[in-house]
Amino acid sequence: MGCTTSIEANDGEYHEMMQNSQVEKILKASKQQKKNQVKLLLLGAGESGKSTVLKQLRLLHKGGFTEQERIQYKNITWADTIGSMQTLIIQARKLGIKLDCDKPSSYLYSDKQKILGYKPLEGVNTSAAGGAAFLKDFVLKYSESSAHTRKFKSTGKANAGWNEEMDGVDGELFDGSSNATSNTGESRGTADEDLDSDSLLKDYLQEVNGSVHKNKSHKKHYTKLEIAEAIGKLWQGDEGIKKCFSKSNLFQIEGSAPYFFPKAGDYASSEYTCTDEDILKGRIKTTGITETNFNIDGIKFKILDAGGQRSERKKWMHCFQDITCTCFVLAVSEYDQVLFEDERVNRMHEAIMLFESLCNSRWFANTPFILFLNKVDLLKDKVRRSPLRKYFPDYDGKSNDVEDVLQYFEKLFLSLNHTNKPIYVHRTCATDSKSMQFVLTAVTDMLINQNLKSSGIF
Ligand SMILES: Nc1nc2c(ncn2[C@@H]2O[C@H](COP(=O)(O)OP(=O)(O)OP(=O)(O)O)[C@@H](O)[C@H]2O)c(=O)[nH]1
Ligand SMILES: [Mg+2]
Repeated sequence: MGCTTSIEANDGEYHEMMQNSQVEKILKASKQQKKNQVKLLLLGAGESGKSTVLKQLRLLHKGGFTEQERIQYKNITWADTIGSMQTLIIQARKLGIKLDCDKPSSYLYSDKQKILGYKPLEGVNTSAAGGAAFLKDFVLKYSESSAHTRKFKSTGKANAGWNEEMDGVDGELFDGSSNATSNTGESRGTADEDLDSDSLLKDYLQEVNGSVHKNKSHKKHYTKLEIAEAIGKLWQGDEGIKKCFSKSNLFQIEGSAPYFFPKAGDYASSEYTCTDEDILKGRIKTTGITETNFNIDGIKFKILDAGGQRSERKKWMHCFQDITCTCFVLAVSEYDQVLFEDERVNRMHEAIMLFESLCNSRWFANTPFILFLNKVDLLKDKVRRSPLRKYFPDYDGKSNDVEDVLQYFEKLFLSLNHTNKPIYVHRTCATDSKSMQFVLTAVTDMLINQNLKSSGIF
């Protein structure tokens, strides 16, 4: 008995020793692995361009997009093209902008009728577009009830949307499988979780039908190509539509709509395959956090792309551990726009709150930051028609000078850093592959050097 006990005790110790040495080995291996790994976190408010930056990295280092993605974007962009043109027609009425196509004598009148009478979802392969997630996003974007709810629920206050005390949410946000792009997060949190997609969808279709003139002609069924042609004509021929777009800071619309409209015929054609540019300009809101793995110059890069809308930010803390570098993407052109999820809050005010809270958070006390002043192309256009001083009264640069405006925002954001960590600033147009190639190569080179230094190789 004693003997048995003694043998058992020795056995136990032996197993414990073996286990300890195995644990040590695993820890050592994981430490080594971490040394050879760069973990880059993309953060920023909704629509700032984080996923577009990731798309550029995929084009550079992962061979681009799959056939399935090209089909998905074609379906989504077709729906967005129609949704955006219907939005412009409806918003023009609200803003009192005269449209040529509203005059029954106009050659564009019947085109407008066709567009308003068309149900965007009819011509979409919804499962290829993303199924339930696509439908939910679509009604959130285009139904009036959703817009009312978002306005009604407005806090009127800029908000970082996450905080140090937050415990995060339950469940896994992404499966960590290597070399996979995964996105299993569910959107939850603010106004959108209170909206029932089915009833919104019904409301939305009623709204669209309700806007149609009581003329029986709208009952006629039009082909996708006929609708595409009507969209092209309205965009090209109706000055009121363009004028309405120039005031699109007052409502929500896809920023890439001017790119989509002349290409509507492509998205309508069964033969067309989406180009890389179509995908870069297209938009699918990120829910949860996606993880994409790259191998760049022998170093493993793990890029985490987080959904930036308020409801998504509650999940951010799940991935704040062991970050090599945080890249904050700021849509610098959006200083005169309000948030999608809270229509009384200025997008730039929100980004300022967000950046300040992240930059000075204990999570990132020693984590270098990269700041992308993104959407510079749109800013160039914006400063000419929308004076920055109206939104930022302390701006004392020249009223339509892009360089002055960029310097102002750069200085403002750098002043929010109350730590000693460096912040590297780049001016970007995330949809432009050529310029992004330079920026992203500079960023990955810097991160590789930093990784080598911290692992003691240099
Ligand atoms: N013109 C222009 N459009 C841009 C630029 N960067 C991004 N976009 C467009 O802006 C839209 C939103 O970009 P996303 O990359 O989806 O934004 P995001 O930050 O990932 O948004 P969330 O997933 O909601 O957090 C897309 O239609 C992009 O094509 C830019 O520099 N210039
Ligand atoms: Mg995204």
